Amino acid sequence: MGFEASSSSSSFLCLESMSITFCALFFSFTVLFSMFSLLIFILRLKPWCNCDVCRSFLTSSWASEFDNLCDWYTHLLRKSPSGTIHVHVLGNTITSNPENVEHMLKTRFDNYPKGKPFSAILGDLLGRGIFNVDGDSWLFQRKMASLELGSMSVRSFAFDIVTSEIQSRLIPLLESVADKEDDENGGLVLDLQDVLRRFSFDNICKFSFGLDPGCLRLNLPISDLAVAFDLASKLSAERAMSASPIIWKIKRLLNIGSEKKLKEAINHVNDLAREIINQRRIMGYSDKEDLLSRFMASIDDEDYLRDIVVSFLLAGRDTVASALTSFFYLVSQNPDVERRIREESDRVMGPDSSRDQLASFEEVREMHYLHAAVHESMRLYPPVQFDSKFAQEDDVLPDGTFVHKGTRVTYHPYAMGRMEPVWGPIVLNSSPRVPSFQAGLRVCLGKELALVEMKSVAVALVRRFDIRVSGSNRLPKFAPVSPPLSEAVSPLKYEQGEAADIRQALLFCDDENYPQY
Ligand code: HEM
Repeated sequence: MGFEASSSSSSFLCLESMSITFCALFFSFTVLFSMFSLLIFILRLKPWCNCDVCRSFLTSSWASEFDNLCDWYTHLLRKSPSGTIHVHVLGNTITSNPENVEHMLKTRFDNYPKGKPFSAILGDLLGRGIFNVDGDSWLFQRKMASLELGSMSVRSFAFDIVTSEIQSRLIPLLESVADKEDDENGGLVLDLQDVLRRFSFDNICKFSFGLDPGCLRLNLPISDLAVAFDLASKLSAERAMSASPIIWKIKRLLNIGSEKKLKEAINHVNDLAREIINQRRIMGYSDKEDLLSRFMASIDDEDYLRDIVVSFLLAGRDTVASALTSFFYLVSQNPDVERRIREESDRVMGPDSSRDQLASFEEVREMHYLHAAVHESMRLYPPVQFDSKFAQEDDVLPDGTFVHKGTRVTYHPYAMGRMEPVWGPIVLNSSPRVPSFQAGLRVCLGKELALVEMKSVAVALVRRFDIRVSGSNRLPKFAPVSPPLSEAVSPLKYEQGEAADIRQALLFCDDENYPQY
């Protein structure tokens, strides 16, 4: 016993001293990395630099005027006569000029791939999935996914999933809170953004691989997959904020800090994804309608299947949740728009339709005012606020901006949606003027599915509830969005007579609702 005790105590001491040594080492690495990052930043920041951002940084009271980067860039882009600015310290050319956007996303699409810097950042999480590749690999997945997502059977499969999630979980959850009193604070309050993230995760998982994580059942702990996926996405995104990619690459090599956590989270996502694929193989997939089963019919490679599935999770989760959160925020500030959505739904669904009834697929598509209102909220709060490409060769943009080979070029839907001369009096959702779903050859493949999902949720909740923002009345800061280019025109075309209706929906955007520049 004595021996055992002594043995265990010495091994305890040994472990402790090892962990102290490790902590000291880790601390030194962290300090070293921070100094290294700072050095790189200083070397790249040229005090004599005359680029738009450095000038504004050094001369104006930007920090007191803008509390987020998107508003600051919007301010700079609005001031630029060409609608293009340069951020030399980041090697980034940012544009809100629709001709430039069309040039990058359509006319010279081949010269503006996602590029290696982007695929390196997301490579560990997304692998060879559609989001992360260019060239033939992208084209192959694009063709395959467009065939699947464009088919009526997939659309009605997706619609059934959404309708059942609204009916069996979302509405009951909101009903359980509506009109109830809390002992201390009065009315019960829900974090709608959290609810909508759970909702969209359940939907995209059911759609992508026929699995129900049940995230919207609030009494259950959030699924392992959702937690691991969230952490992996967050840490991958943080790589983009390093002063230089060398920093996260060295951390990854040494398997320390955030890179160690990222590796663990990705391993967890991989294990769960492989388990799902194996189960699907065992259960058989030929009679199943989910995307994974459809892809399994033509792809054997397990890693490739995993990459495709994870890309769809990323595509369809936060985008939809963020767009819906902004929508309800704006509707709550605009009771007139809320009233008109209710009137339209009564008209389309019939005067006798009960409040409990959900709109059918055809009815949702007939609600033009709702369609305009959803787009309007995405114009103001695009889920994807900006998106970058990397020039493969030297080029000149239509506004005369020279682009060196290798330069990062970013188009900025958030800024574009706040410039009336850019988006014009009526917003068409498929134009380089309001690229919430991107535009051109790589326009979002889930656009139609996302719109039907969002409109179904919007009309179901607006008909049943008055949703109001509780507490501080601040604008959501980084809610998401963006729409596509000319050939991807929405099936809903606005008639002349509808312009007035749409214009009304556009009143979401009156200048009182967001900061003046
Ligand atoms: C409001 C919701 C959504 C918004 C605002 C949105 C926006 C976008 C944007 C901006 C891109 C381009 C990203 C880039 O290339 O860097 C994109 C691509 C894509 N989206 Fe969406 N998306 C939404 C919902 C969805 C949904 C629900 C799905 C799937 C069911 C989906 C599937 C895809 C796919 C597969 C791509 C890659 C297309 C390609 O690279 O060729 N999206 N989306």
